[in-house]
Amino acid sequence: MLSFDDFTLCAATADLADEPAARAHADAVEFRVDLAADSDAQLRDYDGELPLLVTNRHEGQGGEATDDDARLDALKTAVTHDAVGAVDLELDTCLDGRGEGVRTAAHEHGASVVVSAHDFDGTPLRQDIRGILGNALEYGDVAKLAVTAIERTDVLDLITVTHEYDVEGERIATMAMGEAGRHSRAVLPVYGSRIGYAPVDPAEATAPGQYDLATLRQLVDDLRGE
Ligand SMILES: O=C1C[C@@](O)(C(=O)O)C[C@@H](O)[C@@H]1O
Repeated sequence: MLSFDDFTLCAATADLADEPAARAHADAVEFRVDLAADSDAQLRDYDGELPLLVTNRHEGQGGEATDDDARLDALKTAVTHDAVGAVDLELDTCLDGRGEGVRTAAHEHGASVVVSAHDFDGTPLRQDIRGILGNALEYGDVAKLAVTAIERTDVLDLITVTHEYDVEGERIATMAMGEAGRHSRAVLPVYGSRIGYAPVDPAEATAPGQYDLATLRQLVDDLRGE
């Protein structure tokens, strides 16, 4: 199981053959099933060392999965694999009840549930950031919010709310996408964000503004004094 008790750096990829290259810097691999070719076979054949966080993102939240039943079935199957330590489920999928089967399957198989929300247009007001993360905590072991920073200062409210939840003992993962939010990926873990995402190959970024894996590891470790 991935507990996310401490900061966990995920190498985000659609190709599990990347895992050996990720080992030097990552704590886990985020397997983007929605971007992957033949994800079932990749999972079945996976014999890497790093635990997997499995994501099958639908189009409304920035992914490429189109058939919602098939998407959720793939997640239910994925959590039966021993290497899968966590599954990502969108907050909207939880709110409309469709994610219930995946949550149950995850917990039956000892996998954590990361409940995520993405805002690709901007950064919500501080009380709304708190509200979204609070809703996600109702369903998940970890609540994750990725916003879009238009100005560098958009990150300030995200830092404050992340810090507040961390002090309250909640597991929260936050990041600001986009160039103006890039520094947030290094800074938010200092204030308690539990998950970071970075591609092994910078050309294969899974979100705008990501650092490459080695750079994010270095920055986070330096800033956290590790
Ligand atoms: O939800 C997230 C966060 C993310 O969008 C990011 O901004 O790093 C990257 C995605 O791969 C992951 O599923």
